[in-house]
Amino acid sequence: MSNNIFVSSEVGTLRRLIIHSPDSGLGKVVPSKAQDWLFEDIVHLETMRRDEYDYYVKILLYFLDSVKVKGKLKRIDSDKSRDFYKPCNKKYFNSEKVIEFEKLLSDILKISAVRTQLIAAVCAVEECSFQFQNEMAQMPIIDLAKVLITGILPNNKMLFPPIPNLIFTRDIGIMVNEHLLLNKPAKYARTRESLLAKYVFFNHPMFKDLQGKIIEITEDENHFLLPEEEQEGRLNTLEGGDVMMVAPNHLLIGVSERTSVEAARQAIDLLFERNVVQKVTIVKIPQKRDYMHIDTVFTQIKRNVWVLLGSLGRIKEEAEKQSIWEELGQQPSYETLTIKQFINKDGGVKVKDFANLEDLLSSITKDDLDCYDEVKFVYSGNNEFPYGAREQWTDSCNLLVVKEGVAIGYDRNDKTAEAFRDAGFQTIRAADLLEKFENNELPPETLTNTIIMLPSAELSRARGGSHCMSMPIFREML
Ligand SMILES: NC(=[NH2+])NCCC[C@H](N)C(=O)O
Repeated sequence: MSNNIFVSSEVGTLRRLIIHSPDSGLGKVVPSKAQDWLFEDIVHLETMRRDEYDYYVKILLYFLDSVKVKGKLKRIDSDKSRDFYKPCNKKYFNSEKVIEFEKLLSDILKISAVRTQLIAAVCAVEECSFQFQNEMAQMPIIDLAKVLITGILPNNKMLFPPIPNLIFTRDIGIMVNEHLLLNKPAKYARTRESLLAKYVFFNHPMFKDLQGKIIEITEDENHFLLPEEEQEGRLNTLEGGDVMMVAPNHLLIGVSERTSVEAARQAIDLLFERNVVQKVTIVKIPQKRDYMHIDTVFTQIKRNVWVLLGSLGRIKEEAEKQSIWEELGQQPSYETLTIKQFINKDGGVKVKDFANLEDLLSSITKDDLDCYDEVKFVYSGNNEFPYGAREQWTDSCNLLVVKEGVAIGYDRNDKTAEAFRDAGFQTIRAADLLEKFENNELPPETLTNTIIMLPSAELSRARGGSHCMSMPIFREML
């Protein structure tokens, strides 16, 4: 295990992660561009920051780096300028555990050769004039980092579009044990994010031990010879939300709206070649905006507890009921998944099929995590029509585990919260939990079986939950 950069599960105690707080580019989304920029709506930036995301940061700091916040929340909250949350500010929390992407970017921009290369690369992608490229080279580092992220100059001129989805740091790459699998985004709106991320991971001293262990997805050489109309839609793309490190030996890869079969294949070959994991399971979900990545339809909460969308799961009884209607020519309202597991063993690769998601998740619990407690499934919207679909759309299945059984979710998914309570979890609002922490009523280490409810009216409009808003780089081994 190198330099505290290692992830071998979804539920081991979280020790370090990369986040990105909503930047001013998010406040520049206009209705006509919202869909192109992968939002369904425009957001109110101040509310999103102050009343929602800042709570996420406080909770993360309490669990991962409590000295930064413990006993200080009254003072932090009373500062209207939010200096504590601004990476360039003297009062910035500057944690080595809850790490801001903008901070990492400004660190590497201090290296002059990297700065020159990165400015040129961004200007090429964004088709900037040579004059702007030269102007950017003269900017103070802090301003430059902001411009590269927001696309907006200090005088408010927009040089290129913002990258509002950078708050979803999950999608830039995934730690697979000691390796990092970088993404290759399917959507143009996310191209600059992965370019910036690549520079950060290859150049920041924090990741020096990762060198030689970064895996990149590339196009197959035959691709370049295809006529343009055939090239489109056949790109090798892979986004972090489709990759889940569920056990030291086992990686899940979703094939989805964003991740292609070809990219998944390439990832399997590279991972097996380097012996990074011994099992990769491909979970093919319907190519739909609602589902975009596998982590929008299921995540893990404990070794033996999973939250998922029922209409993609087994729902046997439901299926049986519906078969009567199908016989009468009706379309079923559940969708099928294809699940194929590739096992690299004894010099060959064996393939195994799973009939449904629950069977796969149960097998992970038992066969990979050696847990023989009853496997529990918490269904989005408590599987009540039509709340399953409604709450999945607002990220009921997309939770971030801070320690086994303790996860951060959105407060608006009431029926899913009910399902969690039925499964033996307590649910608590982020603000109430922070108050208990501050009053020493409850040390974070003692918390078990709890879903922390983050305010989410604005955040959920960006179409991602706390799982998407996190890139874990260090979790304790289970
Ligand atoms: N891992 C995830 N599910 N990320 C969600 C990303 C949401 C973002 N608006 C997009 O469409 O790209």
